[in-house]
Amino acid sequence: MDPSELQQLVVNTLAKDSVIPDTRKLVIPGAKGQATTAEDQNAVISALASLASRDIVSYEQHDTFTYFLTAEGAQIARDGSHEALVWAAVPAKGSEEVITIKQLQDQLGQTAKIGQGKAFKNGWVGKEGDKLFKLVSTIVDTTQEELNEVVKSGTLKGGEKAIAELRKRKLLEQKKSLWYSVKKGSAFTTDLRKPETDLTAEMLATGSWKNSNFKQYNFDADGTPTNGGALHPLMKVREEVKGIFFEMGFAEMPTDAFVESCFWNFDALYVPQQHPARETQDTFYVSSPAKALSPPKDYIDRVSAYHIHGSPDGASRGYQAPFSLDESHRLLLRTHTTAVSSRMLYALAQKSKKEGFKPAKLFSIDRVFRNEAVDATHLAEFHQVEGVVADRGLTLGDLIGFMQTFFAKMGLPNLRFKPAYNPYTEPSLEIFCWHPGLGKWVEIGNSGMFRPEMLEPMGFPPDVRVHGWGLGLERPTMIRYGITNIRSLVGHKVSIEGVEKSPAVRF
Ligand SMILES: N[C@@H](Cc1ccccc1)C(=O)O
Repeated sequence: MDPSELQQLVVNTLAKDSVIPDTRKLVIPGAKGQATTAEDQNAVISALASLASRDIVSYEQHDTFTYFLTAEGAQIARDGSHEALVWAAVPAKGSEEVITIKQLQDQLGQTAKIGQGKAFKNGWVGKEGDKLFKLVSTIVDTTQEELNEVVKSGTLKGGEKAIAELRKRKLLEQKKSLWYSVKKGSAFTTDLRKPETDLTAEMLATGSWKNSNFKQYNFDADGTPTNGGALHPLMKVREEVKGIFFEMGFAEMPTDAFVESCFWNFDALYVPQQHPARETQDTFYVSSPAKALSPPKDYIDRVSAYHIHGSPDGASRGYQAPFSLDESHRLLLRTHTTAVSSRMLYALAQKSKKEGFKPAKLFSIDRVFRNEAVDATHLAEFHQVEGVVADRGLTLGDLIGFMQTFFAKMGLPNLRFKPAYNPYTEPSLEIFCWHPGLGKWVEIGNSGMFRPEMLEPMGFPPDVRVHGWGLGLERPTMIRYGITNIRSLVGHKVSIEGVEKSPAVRF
C-alpha cells in the first residue's frame, strides 16, 4: 500500500473512531477482513512516525509473540499426531485382526517409534504379549487440534504452558511482532497535504491561498549561519592587546616592512656585528635585492663610532671591534619588532631636535621571522607585541610598574622578573607570569631600559630614557584557546571551521 494512502487511512480511521487500539485491525477499504498483517506493521510504523513528527497523531508501540508451525508441526496438523496414528493403526480389542509391535514398526516407521510411548501413556493402546490393540474407541488428538488453532489464530488459548510444550517438541516456532495503538495528536487533521512554506504570487493570483495549509513560523529555530569572514584567533587576541595599548595612551607604529636592513634590525640597536644571533641559523637574509638603502650618513657614522669606540665621554668603551658598512646594508626578514622601534625612536629624536622633546608611548604588533627548527611550540614566523616609552628621567621602577599595569589588563596580574641580557637594554628583565592552569611560572616576555649607546647616536637629549618590553602573541593565544600544538593555530593544518567558530577574546 502506498505510504501516503496508509497515512490517510490512519487519520481517516481516527477521525471516525478517535482511537486505533490495534493497528493490526486497520481495515483497508476495498480489501476484506484483517487489512494489515504482521509484515505490514513496518509500513504502518513509518506512516505513524511521519504523522507523529507533525503532531498529527501520537502512538504507542506494543509487542506480541506470534507462532507458526515447523515442517513437522504442519504435517501433524494435517495428518494427526504420531500417537494418534499409532492408535488408528491398531485393531480394536477382540478384533480378528492382529498387529505386532514389529509389524506396526514396519508399517509406520519413525511414527511408530515416536508415537507408541505416548499412545500407551494416554491409555489409548494396550498390549497382550507382543500384540497391540485399542483400549478406547475414540480419542481426542489435542496436539493436532492445538496446532490447527495456531494455524488459524497465530497463538493458543491454552496459554504459555501448552505453547512451551509444543515448542519443546519442535512443532512450533515463535516470532516477535510489533503493533501499535494510535491516538489523535495535538495538530490532528485529515488534511495531509504538505503545509505551504511560501506565499507565492501565484497563490495570490489564483486565490488558492485561501484553502492552503501554511506552515507555522518556528520562532525558536536557529538562524542560518551567516557566510561572512572570520577573524583568526591570533587577530582576535591582537585586537584585545591593541585595545589595552590604546587605553593606556599608546600610538601604533607602522609595521608594514617585513624586510629590514641589518642596520635598523641590529646596528642601530647596538647589537655587535659579531653577535651570534646574526648568524644565518637565526636570521633569514635576503639575497635579492642584495643591498639596503643607506640610512642618513651622519647617523650611521655615529652608530659605527659607538660600536667601535664607545661614547665620546668615555663612559662606554664600545665593542672594540671592526664595524662593516657592507654588513649594515645587508637585507633580512626582521627578527624582532624592535627594528620598527629603532626607526621610530630615531625619528622621534630627530623631531625633538627641531621641536623640542615630547614624551612618546609607542606600540606595535606584527610578524617577525627567525630561522628556527619548527616544532609544536615554535614556528619560523610569529608575532611580537612591543611597547616602548620615551620620557625624561624614566627609571626601572617605571618600566616594572608599566608592565604590571599592562599585563594585569591582559589577565596576568602575577608577574616576576629575572635579570637577563639584551645587547640593546641594560638592565634587561625577563618577564614571568604565574600560569594557574599549568601551576608554574612561565616566561612571557623580555624587557629593559634601552642603552645610552643606542639612544645617544640617535640624538636624544641626555636625560631622556626609553624603556620597552616585548612578548609573543602566539603563546597567550594558545593558552587562551587551549591549543597545545602551534600548527593547529598557524599553517595548512588550521581548520577553517575552527577559526570561524572561535569565540571572541575578552581579557
Ligand atoms: N626585542 C626583544 C624584546 C624587547 C623589546 C624591547 C625591549 C627589550 C626587549 C625580543 O625579541 O625578545
